[in-house]
Amino acid sequence: MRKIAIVGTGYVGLVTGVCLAEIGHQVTCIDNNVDKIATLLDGKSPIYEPGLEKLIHRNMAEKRLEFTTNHREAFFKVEVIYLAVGTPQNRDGSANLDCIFQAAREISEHVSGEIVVVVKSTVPVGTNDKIKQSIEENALSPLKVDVVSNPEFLREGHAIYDTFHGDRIVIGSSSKRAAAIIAEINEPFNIPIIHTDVRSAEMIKYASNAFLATKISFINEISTICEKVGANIEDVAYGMGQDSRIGSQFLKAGIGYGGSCFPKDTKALVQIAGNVKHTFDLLESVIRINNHQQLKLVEKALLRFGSLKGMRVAILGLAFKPNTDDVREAASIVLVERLLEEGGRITVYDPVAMDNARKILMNEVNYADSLREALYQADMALIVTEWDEIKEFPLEEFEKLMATPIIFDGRNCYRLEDIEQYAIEYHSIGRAMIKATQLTS
Ligand SMILES: NC(=O)C1=CN([C@@H]2O[C@H](COP(=O)(O)OP(=O)(O)OC[C@H]3O[C@@H](n4cnc5c(N)ncnc54)[C@H](O)[C@@H]3O)[C@@H](O)[C@H]2O)C=CC1
Ligand SMILES: O=C(O)[C@H]1O[C@H](OP(=O)(O)OP(=O)(O)OC[C@H]2O[C@@H](n3ccc(=O)[nH]c3=O)[C@H](O)[C@@H]2O)[C@H](O)[C@@H](O)[C@@H]1O
Repeated sequence: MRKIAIVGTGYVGLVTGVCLAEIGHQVTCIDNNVDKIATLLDGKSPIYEPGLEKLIHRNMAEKRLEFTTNHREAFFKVEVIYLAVGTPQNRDGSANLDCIFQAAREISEHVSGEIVVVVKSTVPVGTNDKIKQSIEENALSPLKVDVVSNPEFLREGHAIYDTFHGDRIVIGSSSKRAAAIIAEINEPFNIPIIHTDVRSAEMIKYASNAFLATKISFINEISTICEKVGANIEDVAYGMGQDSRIGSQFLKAGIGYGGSCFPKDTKALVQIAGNVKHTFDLLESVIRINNHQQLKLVEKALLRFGSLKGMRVAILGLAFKPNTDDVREAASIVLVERLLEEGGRITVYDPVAMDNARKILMNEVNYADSLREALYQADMALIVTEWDEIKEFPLEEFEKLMATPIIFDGRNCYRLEDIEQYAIEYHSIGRAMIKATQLTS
């Protein structure tokens, strides 16, 4: 058992803290957001993440998990401090490291003696070295710091599962002692550990996200060609994925990747390459393709209707993917903004992301309390997130509720043969368009 502090109680910090407590460590999570900590002290999770609240309760009750806004208190007598603060993008696409270096200053102020600092946040290559230097230079009392790069690979919505069943744990450090401590902390997860130098660990994180994003943009390009040559992207992706060298994951065509990481990490890697005078042509194309893909449904709707002025549009799903309330860089936001420019009248619905979406979309759209309410009298429905609730919604309800049952499905939620049973016009990604006249009954 180790005594650990986690700085930053967001998607990564909170999940890491809770899971480390669950495997027996003594964890204090610190965040400077007072509301978040108050919510946590109340035993509630400030984010939607399946299974998280149950683990918070259990570990708080068993006194292995604490929350505070006070850095001094959080760092008291700890052996290891994890940094899991945000690293959002600057205007030019580079990673903003303000929170990281603020956290480093707080360590300098409140810690003395010896400390291992584990960087979970995604940071450009070379940042870990700068963190070590910053903490040591600003230390108020003698301090020996070992920094370990331990990038996080969890997916939102599967965060607890991924923490316990990840494919690998990467530990990058120049200190054998520090690397051994972090390996020992993680041992109960029973996940293969990869030891590297610090810079390689930092690069593994960016390269992994960039590769996954590349797979998505690749399949989306194939889907566009499928539409033009009369092939079916679902069959094509399945056929490709059966080749174990390719693999079936991240070959789901749709309206592009969103979220707090792929968009920012791909741009940051382009910047990292640029800083060493390399133009990352491939990744720049991946980003360009994704920006275009996010607007695909509006493009299709414009092609179908000519103008969207005054049309009632139901947006189904706002989160950047199912099982999360996160709308950061979600396709829904880009789509809504573009639809508003085209004069659409928009009603949105999401099972859990409504509150977060409200903070961005404000009163520019109508908010429905249910799928039914969103679809009522709509001229078209745009499916943005493949929530189960949407996939399982009876197709006859689209027919009954909508003024004209026309669906633009950005996530290929339905099989074409199922749609063909209804008087629905159906446009999806990389597959034939189904006209309502193709009705079989
Ligand atoms: N969200 C995800 O699924 C994943 C995120 N990452 C990376 O992990 C890092 C964190 O991401 P998220 O958890 O999504 O961010 P987040 O924005 O949800 O949480 C960051 C938290 O840090 C707090 N914070 C900032 N400065 C602080 C300070 N000096 N002291 C105490 N608290 C402070 C903020 O108040 C916030 O609650 C980023 O670098 C991200 O790229 C990596 C893998 C997965
Ligand atoms: O660095 C991060 O933050 C994380 O980024 C992603 O995780 P996440 O963003 O939570 O979600 P994903 O499941 O990867 O999906 C990202 C986006 O890609 C889209 N996607 C995913 C897979 C696919 O086949 N097609 C596709 O369009 C999703 O709809 C979503 O918008 C990675 O999968 C994690 O390994 C990584 O830790």
